[in-house]
Amino acid sequence: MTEPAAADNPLEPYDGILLLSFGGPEKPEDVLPFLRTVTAGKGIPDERLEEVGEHYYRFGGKSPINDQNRALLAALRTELDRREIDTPMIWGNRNFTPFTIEALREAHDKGLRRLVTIVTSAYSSYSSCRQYREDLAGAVAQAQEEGLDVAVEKIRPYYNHPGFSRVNARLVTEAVRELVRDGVAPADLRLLFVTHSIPTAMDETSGPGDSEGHLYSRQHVALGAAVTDEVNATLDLDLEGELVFCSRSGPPTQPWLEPDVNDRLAELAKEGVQAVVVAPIGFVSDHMEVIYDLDTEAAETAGELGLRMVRVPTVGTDPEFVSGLVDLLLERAGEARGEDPQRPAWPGSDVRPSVCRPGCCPNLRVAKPALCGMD
Ligand SMILES: CC1=C(CCC(=O)O)c2cc3nc(cc4[nH]c(cc5[nH]c(cc1n2)c(C)c5CCC(=O)O)c(CCC(=O)O)c4C)C(CCC(=O)O)=C3C
Ligand SMILES: [Fe+2]
Repeated sequence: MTEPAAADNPLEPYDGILLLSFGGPEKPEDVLPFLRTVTAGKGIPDERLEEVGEHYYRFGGKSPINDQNRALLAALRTELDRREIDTPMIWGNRNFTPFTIEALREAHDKGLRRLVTIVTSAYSSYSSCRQYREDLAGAVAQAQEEGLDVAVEKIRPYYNHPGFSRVNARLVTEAVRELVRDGVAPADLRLLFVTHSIPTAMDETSGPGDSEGHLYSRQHVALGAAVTDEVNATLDLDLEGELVFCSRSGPPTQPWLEPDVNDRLAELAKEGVQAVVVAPIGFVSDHMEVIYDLDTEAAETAGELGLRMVRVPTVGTDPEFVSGLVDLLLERAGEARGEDPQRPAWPGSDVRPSVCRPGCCPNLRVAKPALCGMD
């Protein structure tokens, strides 16, 4: 009798999947320690920290982000099972427990030695990509000191992967269709794509040594334009879309990306716009920046201006998004095996490498080691 063939692993050479996220507080006592971790050494004024603390206290001191990641893990498990991929998953955060180092200990405990990472951020920049890579470098070094050998790689920035871009296009289309069905004249309607503001210096240097920078804003503009085209083609409209920003912090003297969503709402109201569809394409779940900065603050601004505002959901656990993430894991595994897998992307958009180029999205404060790159 022959032995049954060892179950083959479509994610070979990876034996584990790491979901890496931002993290957020679970209860009021967590809020200040969380904020201190996020802002350590970054010169965020105290008034801004107190203000942001209030956003969390308004929601009972609990961010929705951790539960959203638990839901994403469950949805990914379902999709992996459907494809008969039994690779274990672990979860770690940059700013709250389970921290990345705790995730690596758990992985090692489970016998996992080479992980492929999904970061819950789709774009290139220091904040949305390299800072996670630095966090991984720190955690892997710490694990090594503890005698735990775990290697970590990651999937490419996926802002233009169909699993992300098509779901965003569908969600915006649905929101517009509903408003128009409700009697809003398309000529009075604007699309606002929203993302997290970052310092302009961080935007200028986002991108690898191989591009002219501004990759963070250019990727958002490109996705916003692609979504606008798709909405217009599907509904036979001629809507205009533009990129705006939320969640600015830092000292007022430091320039950050503008316009702020609230300022732009005021200008649009003045121009006679009646309704806005606000699509947070910069985020993958409805976490605090969405439920406070958009659903609370921007919604209040719109109300005062007499503007009708509809907020589009983020991709969350949409099955097409989740399936796209599994496709990205398989693509990365193919690359790791030295194959040349397909790298699907929104037509005409720039596919980023999954191994970042030297000097990509640099840390402008201190030079720190980062994993998943050539430097
Ligand atoms: C690009 C970007 C993303 C998107 C990519 C990604 O998802 O990673 C993002 C996500 C998030 N940002 C979050 C929270 C915070 N961000 C802060 C501060 C900052 N964010 C920045 C950028 C980004 N942030 C920057 C340049 C700063 C200045 C300080 C610094 O250089 O680091 C601060 C400090 C207080 C304040 O100033 O607001 C907080 C509390 C949460 C958790 C939400 C929840 O709890 O539900 C999430 C998902
Ligand atoms: Fe942030």
